[in-house]
Amino acid sequence: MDVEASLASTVNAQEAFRALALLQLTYTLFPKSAEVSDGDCFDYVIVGGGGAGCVLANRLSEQPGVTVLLVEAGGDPPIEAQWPALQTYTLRSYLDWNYTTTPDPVSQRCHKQQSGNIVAGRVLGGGTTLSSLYYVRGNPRDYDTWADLLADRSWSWDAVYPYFKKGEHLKDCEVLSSSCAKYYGTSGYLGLTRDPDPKSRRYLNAFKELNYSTPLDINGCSFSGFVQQMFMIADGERQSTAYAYLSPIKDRANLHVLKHATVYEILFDSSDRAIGVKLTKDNKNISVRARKEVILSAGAFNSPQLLMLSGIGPKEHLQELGIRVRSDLPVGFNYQNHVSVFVPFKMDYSQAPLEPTDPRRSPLFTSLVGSVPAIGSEDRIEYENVNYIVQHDSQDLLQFCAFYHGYENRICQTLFDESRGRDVLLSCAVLLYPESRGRVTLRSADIADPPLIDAGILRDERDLERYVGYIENTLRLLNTTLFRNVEAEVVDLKLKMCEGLELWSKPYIRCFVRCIVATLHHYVGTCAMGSVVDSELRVRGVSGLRVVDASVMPRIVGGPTTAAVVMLAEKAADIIKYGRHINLNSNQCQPQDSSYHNHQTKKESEPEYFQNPHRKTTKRYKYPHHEKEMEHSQYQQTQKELVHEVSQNSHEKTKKESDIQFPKTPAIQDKKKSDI
Ligand SMILES: Cc1cc2nc3c(=O)[nH]c(=O)nc-3n(C[C@H](O)[C@H](O)[C@H](O)COP(=O)(O)OP(=O)(O)OC[C@H]3O[C@@H](n4cnc5c(N)ncnc54)[C@H](O)[C@@H]3O)c2cc1C
Repeated sequence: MDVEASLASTVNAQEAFRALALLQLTYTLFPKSAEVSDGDCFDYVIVGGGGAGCVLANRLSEQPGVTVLLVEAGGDPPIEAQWPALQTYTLRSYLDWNYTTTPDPVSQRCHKQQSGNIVAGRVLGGGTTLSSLYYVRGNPRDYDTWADLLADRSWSWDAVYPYFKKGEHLKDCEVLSSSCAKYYGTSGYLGLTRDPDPKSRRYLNAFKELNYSTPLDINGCSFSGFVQQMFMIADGERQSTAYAYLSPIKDRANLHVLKHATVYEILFDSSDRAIGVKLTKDNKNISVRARKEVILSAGAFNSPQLLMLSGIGPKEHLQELGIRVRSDLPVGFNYQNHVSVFVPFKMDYSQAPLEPTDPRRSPLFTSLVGSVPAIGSEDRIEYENVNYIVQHDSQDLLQFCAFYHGYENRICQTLFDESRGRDVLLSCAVLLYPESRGRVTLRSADIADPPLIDAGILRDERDLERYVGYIENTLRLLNTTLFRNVEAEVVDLKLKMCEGLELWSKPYIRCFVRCIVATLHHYVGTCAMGSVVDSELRVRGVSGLRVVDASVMPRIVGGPTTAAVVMLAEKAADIIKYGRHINLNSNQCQPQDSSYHNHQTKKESEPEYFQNPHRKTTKRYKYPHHEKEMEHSQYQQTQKELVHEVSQNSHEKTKKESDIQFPKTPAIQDKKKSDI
């Protein structure tokens, strides 16, 4: 198999799935599309039925008599989106906004395109319909950091933890019958299971040999170590938020879901109160009105785009495009994402026939994941290590390399050819807390023009230096019994840009990282709490408008982002319903404004998600340097000034902060001697 043939077969399969979608095989799973006319009025208008929007639509429409309109640019998730192992066929298809970054000479050197691919779901469920389905809440410190940045304890781990539980429906038998069960919710909407594969067990042992813990789970009873992954999969179905939160209520009369409709502007009255939106449906422009609130849940690219198109954003940028400024806010700044670098190990020799996998049980690759702690700390996570086990000579390897990540064909062909007859372990180091920041801006004042996305990958030198440690640490696997027994080797990708550098010396690793770094799809931060929205998610400087999606995260969390987005939306629904933050832990749910919620449902009685086994022990963590990161003045700078500042400071910062240490084994120490 060569790369071109693999790419062609992927695209052909996508076309076949597109034809199959005409049969609307999943039609009965989701709400019917609403009939909406110009001037129609609803209590809440939610823009975007993605990760957050579907959760909100469900929770807000739980209130009898409250009408909710959910407007989604895409349609129902088709079969290939429902079956977890078919994820590849959804990417860069009609289900994707197909955005790209601005040309990126730093991180696109070994990719086919100069601009990075940005996958973002244009379908009910948004990113959760295209995602790889790993369920990780992140680390308690992540939320305590939010609380510190916002000076608001209602976003601390202790306060958000019950909302994670509220969303969850753990269905994994082994975890349910263990002491970890109490850390999960069991009556929420989002079904969670694992698919433990015996193949991954021996890899866990290899990590154990390197002194990492291998707990049953890292979402509660432990937050670090290597585990067989928890997935948002249950009963053979992808648990996108569309499937999990909308299917069970698809006939609810007060919820109206308008599909294939794109919002292009927020409507305001003369006192800057959001009163509705303008949207395009079937080539017709109509306006719909919101009696109570407009809520943007259009994701980390389109929520800032819509705000800016409606006059809310950085003054200079809006004025350049002739947009009247309603509120001068740092919209689009603070863009963050996780990036990943894979190290390919060739493992067992094998000629066994390829084993087919059940496409409904788990994602394509068997995987195990580790939250790797910083040295000397059990709970401060340094990076994530996702390991994919790929069968020998499988086309999946080419798909991962050439289609999913878009590396040059030459690199992918080398990976395939050099590992012929061997199973492969792709060990991906994920930078969880990048220092680099990007920015989302408008290309023009026309909604039809995709936003400009400057991803900023590795812009801050500290990120590159951290990666050197992560890769050195990954190479330690070669010293384990398993890797020795199977004569494991790292596949030499024969990278042209690294020619002449000694393999796995520090200069080589730096070069390797610059070449192989790839974007993940955990986009956050562009309408951050504390700068664009307040801690109740209201857009500053106007009224009647909130943002509820990944864009409001002030700082990215230490894991893939769906769990945090669902938590955010669950919590936002309560803030909106009750008029303010409520403390689930103490079960005080008094509505602030009773006229606003006359028909409020009765006070809930001690639901299971109130119980917080962490409460007595949770510490308040401090990350002093992040306060600086969030200073409003930073957001006021132009992008140019920001880049200038970073490049001026980076050298000095690198010296100060690159002292992350990892335990070293003799093999790696030997390599160190040869460093330049
Ligand atoms: C390929 C991929 C893999 C991922 N893997 C994982 C994973 O393994 N685990 C994990 O936890 N997370 C994963 N994620 C991340 C996760 O999916 C996102 O964090 C989550 O979906 C973000 O939710 P959101 O509501 O902020 O935005 P989105 O889910 O992107 O939702 C935004 C919605 O708004 C709609 N919309 C946008 N603009 C308009 C408009 N103008 N009018 C009407 N509708 C509009 C979009 O079509 C979309 O449906 C992955 C994401 C991708 C893309």
